[in-house]
Amino acid sequence: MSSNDFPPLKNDLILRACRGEPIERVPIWIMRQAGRYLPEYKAISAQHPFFEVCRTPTLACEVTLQPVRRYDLDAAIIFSDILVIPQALGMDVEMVPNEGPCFPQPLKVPEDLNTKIDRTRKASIELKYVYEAITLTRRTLDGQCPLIGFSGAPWTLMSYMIEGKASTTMSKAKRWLYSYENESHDLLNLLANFIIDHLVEQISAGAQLVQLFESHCACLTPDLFNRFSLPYLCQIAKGVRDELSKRQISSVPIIVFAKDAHFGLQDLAKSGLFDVISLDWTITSTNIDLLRKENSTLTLQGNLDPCALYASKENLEKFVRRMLEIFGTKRYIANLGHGIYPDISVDNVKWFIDAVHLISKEMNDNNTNKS
Ligand SMILES: Cc1c2[nH]c(c1CCC(=O)O)Cc1[nH]c(c(CCC(=O)O)c1C)Cc1[nH]c(c(CCC(=O)O)c1C)Cc1[nH]c(c(C)c1CCC(=O)O)C2
Repeated sequence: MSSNDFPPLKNDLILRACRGEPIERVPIWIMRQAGRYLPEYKAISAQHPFFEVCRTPTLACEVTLQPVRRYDLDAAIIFSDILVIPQALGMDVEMVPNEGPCFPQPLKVPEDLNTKIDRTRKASIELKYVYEAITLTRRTLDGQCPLIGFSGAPWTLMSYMIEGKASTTMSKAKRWLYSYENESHDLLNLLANFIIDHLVEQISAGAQLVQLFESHCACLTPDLFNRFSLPYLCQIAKGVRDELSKRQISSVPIIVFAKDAHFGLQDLAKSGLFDVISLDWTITSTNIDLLRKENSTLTLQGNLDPCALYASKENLEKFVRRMLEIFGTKRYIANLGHGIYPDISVDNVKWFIDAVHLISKEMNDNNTNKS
């Protein structure tokens, strides 16, 4: 698929922000915008189990469009999950309502890599339903805004595959990093190659940007991050670009979100492989200034505390203004510092989006008048 196969884009603000081009207002989308806090999503999920929605392109398309119908968002993100990859590799994953994901048979010992994972599986075959959902959604969006594709990153997927469910310490998965180093690299490499195919197929199906979610860095030491996360994030970004150029498909911006990897942000930036780095809410304004100063062609995304959406409208506007002052309006995509929570009021989401647009436009107009 090429852009000629789809309706022309009417709002390319986010793509311009990725390229460092002038924008009239700061673009915004919200991590986990398609989902749990929306009544129209709850109505669908009351009738269809989670992975059925993921696997049915018409339902995935509908859920992806719900937030962009309701709000003035500058991007849509395809409804899917990071855990479709372990599923595609042959592992069972259940989504337990109100609890989250559960692997009934997680990886326990290195021998499980030969019995619980099928290395012959291909993303292009197993995850065809994701690519069909992307093509359908891009057509149905009718150029309203760009469509984002995504994948979980290797360490985050590996940690789920070993822990079997959410964990605060990740001690079972970290045990592999310390005691089965070679087998850990084998698994991470296998995942990285699968993820490259998954992202390339999403782009080929119509995704106009992609985001890599490395959500589980909080439990890593800087050394573990440097050995078991960073190299694979880089391998994926490079692999995606190489494969796109081999297939003569135009490249798209790659966003990386390494949550809680404050120690790794400069290295991610210096790799030169990512167009956008997404920041969580713990990153200080000093660190943001430093990232800006040392990486002039990098776009930043983030990083409002998701809980700030519980604040009054007046206070939320103050937080948004402060965030825009810290990041500036150029090379910036407004977002939360992690996914939105299920109990956020739909009105507060609207205030957030509208405040980013209004305040950034006002700041931009003032700057233009001054110069
Ligand atoms: C770690 C992770 C997962 N999934 C994802 C991550 C990385 C981002 C992050 O760190 O939050 C990514 C994800 N999951 C989902 C999307 C869809 C697109 C979007 O709106 O951003 C995306 C981008 C749908 C979903 N994935 C899930 C839901 C909720 C299912 C429901 O309650 O109906 C949605 C809408 C379920 C899910 N899926 C996962 C968990 C831990 C859970 C349960 C907790 C939760 O509700 O978030 C794994």
